[in-house]
Amino acid sequence: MAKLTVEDLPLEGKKVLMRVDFNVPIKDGVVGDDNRIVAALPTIKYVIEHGGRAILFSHLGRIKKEEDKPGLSLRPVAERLSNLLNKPVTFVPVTEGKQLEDAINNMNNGDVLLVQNTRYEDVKDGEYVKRESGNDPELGKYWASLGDVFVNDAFGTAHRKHASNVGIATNMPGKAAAGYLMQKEIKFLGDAVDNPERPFVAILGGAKVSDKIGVIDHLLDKADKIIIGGGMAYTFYAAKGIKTGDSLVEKDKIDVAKQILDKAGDKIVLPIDNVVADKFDNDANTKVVEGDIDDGWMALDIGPKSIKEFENVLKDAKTVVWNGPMGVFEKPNFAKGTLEVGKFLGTLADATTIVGGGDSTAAVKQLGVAGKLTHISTGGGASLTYLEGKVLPGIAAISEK
Ligand SMILES: Nc1ncnc2c1ncn2[C@@H]1O[C@H](COP(=O)(O)OP(=O)(O)O)[C@@H](O)[C@H]1O
Ligand SMILES: O=C(OP(=O)(O)O)[C@H](O)COP(=O)(O)O
Ligand SMILES: [Mg+2]
Repeated sequence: MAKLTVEDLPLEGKKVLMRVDFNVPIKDGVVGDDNRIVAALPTIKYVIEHGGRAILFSHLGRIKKEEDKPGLSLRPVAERLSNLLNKPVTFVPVTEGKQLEDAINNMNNGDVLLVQNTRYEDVKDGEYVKRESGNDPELGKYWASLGDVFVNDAFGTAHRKHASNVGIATNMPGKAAAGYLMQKEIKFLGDAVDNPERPFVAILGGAKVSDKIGVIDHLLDKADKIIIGGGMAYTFYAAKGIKTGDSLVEKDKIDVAKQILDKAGDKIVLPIDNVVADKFDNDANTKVVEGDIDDGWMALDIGPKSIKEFENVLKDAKTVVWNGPMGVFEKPNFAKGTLEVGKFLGTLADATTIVGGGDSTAAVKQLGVAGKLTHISTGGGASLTYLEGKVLPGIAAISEK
């Protein structure tokens, strides 16, 4: 990268603004998988060991209304970070104003401070104003004014053009650098996918259908096969006229799915059967059905025939990139599809196997299959966007050397 890196910046005594991706699963106020926090430690430690005052920014989840805020506070993340660093982390429960400014002014060299979820700025006085997600120029400018230099280590957010990554960077010309995680991810993904060994198979799942469906169109030119499972599959079912019952379907993306299927020929592989449930609950009644899903039932995992079919497509692959779980793996009764696909990838000894995404990574770790994979990337949408050959705005905004 011909970009400035954290090692190029003056750090001693400086207020070092850092964008990290701490968008981690939180359950009952406790951090679940902490892979993304652990992945940011090398850069945070480098900054504080060199006398910097680390002021961390991250988003958590998506905030569209006032009521979303309490459950998406970063406080539990500050606690976990403090344990991992083995030192206190000051948590500031607001994203702007005197309380934040005073806390920053009270820092000593080597201190660490975490600012509240940047997406709190998306809702003001009950209005969905998207100040963070819409990259409000005033917000980026304000946050930039709080520090001396900026380090962006949030690879998982690099496909977003938000105030806390692009906004801060553009307001700190010549002083915005990449952290170690950012550099590592780009190097690894570049090596693996710029000239992938073939067959190259992509696996897409998860729940961010409208976000990620567009990527599939571009991947058709790159990949030899594209396996689609998880919540992503049922919009394609709808496009094929297969009944979807109460499964996750993004109605305004059915036409996009149709166009993709028309273009794809036999490149796209969809689930043959699914585990359907009568409610979104681990204790729901379930059954395995092929094809049509009746009203009152929702597909929450792929079925055994789909698993076999996917394995059949994967067995000769030399490069596999996987983003998005095959089912609602957080609920044990719907984790099998994700587990089996992960286990099978682990058996592909001469293939490069890459899993990306906050949730996919949590899934393979939780299910104990991460160790056999070549690379675990902290970015799902980010690695897919990179794979498309697109410039990631978060990286583009970092200063040139
Ligand atoms: N069939 C399904 N129906 C609803 N949600 C699903 C389904 N399959 C997977 N999911 C959900 O998708 C989420 C992860 O999606 P996403 O954020 O796109 O993946 P990643 O974080 O790996 O990039 C998980 O919370 C999982 O429960
Ligand atoms: O979790 C993330 O992406 P991922 O689910 O694709 O891995 C990133 O933190 C980006 O979050 P966003 O998709 O709400 O902007
Ligand atoms: Mg996710």
